[in-house]
Amino acid sequence: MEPDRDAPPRKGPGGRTVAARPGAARGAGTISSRPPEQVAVAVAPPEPTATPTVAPTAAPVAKAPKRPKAVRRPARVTPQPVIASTAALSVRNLTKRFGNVTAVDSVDLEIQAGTFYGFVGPNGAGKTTTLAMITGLLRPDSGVVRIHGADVWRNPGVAKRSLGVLPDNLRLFDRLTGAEFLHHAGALRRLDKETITHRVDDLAAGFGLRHSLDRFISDYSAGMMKKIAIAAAMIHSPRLLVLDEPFESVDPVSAASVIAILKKYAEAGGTVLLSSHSMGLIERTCDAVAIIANGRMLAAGPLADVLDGESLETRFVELAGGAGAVEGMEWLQSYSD
Ligand SMILES: Nc1ncnc2c1ncn2[C@@H]1O[C@H](COP(=O)(O)OP(=O)(O)OP(=O)(O)O)[C@@H](O)[C@H]1O
Repeated sequence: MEPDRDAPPRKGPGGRTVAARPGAARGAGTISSRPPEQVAVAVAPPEPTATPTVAPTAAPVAKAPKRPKAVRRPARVTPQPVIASTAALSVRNLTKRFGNVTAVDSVDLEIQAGTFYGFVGPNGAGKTTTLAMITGLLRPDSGVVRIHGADVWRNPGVAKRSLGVLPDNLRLFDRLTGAEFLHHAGALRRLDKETITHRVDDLAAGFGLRHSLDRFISDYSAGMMKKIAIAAAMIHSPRLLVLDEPFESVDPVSAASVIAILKKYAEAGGTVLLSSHSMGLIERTCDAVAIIANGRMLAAGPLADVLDGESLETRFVELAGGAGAVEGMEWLQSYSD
């Protein structure tokens, strides 16, 4: 695919990532107001300095006596650590507006490889919009997304090679059987037939779909569709998996086996970013979490730092706001018949 040159990155004002809990003192570097810059800075060797051009003076100058040669001490060099870039995902200043609704507002996010990252927020917070922009499905108004260093919107071919996606409301080819669907997903990723067959077998076993592989996807339950879609997203063994609500409609036993697969994948260096409304699941499963509301990132970082001793649900409510008011609904206490 041709690089997209229509989406010039715009650097906006400094991002803010955390709304600090009122009165809560935080340790340094727990949740930064801006994710640390961890992209490797290639320290180029200094250019050889050109001999300075000396402007000719009007009158000849008497030659100064030669000074004794100073003993050259080695220049004092501040060691520059070469930081290897391990950022699986780097999001800077991502913004998307729909008319006068700012769905995503200057979002920054940095995720290191091997992290199991949860993304939570109330309905309409901007999770799906953010994930769609991260995965190249929705063009941002501004901002930069890099997957293992490759710009998703300028270099989509490279960026998407290392990406597996479960988008929101994915429509599957439901006139295919489960096996055909997975084979198709593998073929799209240019895997050879033998590799695909082997992986389909493994994925079907892992996701509990072995006995459903020969059935049409149109006959699958919602949870089974979710599982086969996650399996398809993983078939090419991507470096980064972005899953929008992967556990919606998935029963707890199946969810546990999917989580076990994802954990193993993350332990081996893969990176998972998933959105969910299940605070318990995120708290039990993820190493790090981001909380978004009204398009703004309210907190992002290692789970323990974001939680600050509270449960995720409590932190979520503190940061994103409490439940809606129930006053004025007295009519619900009488019945229409
Ligand atoms: N295509 C669209 N056109 C207009 N507005 C949109 C569109 N997509 C999203 N929005 C708006 O952007 C905001 C963020 O929506 P988004 O779907 O990203 O939220 P979400 O956090 O994923 O919500 P949920 O948890 O309910 O799925 C909402 O106000 C929504 O109405």
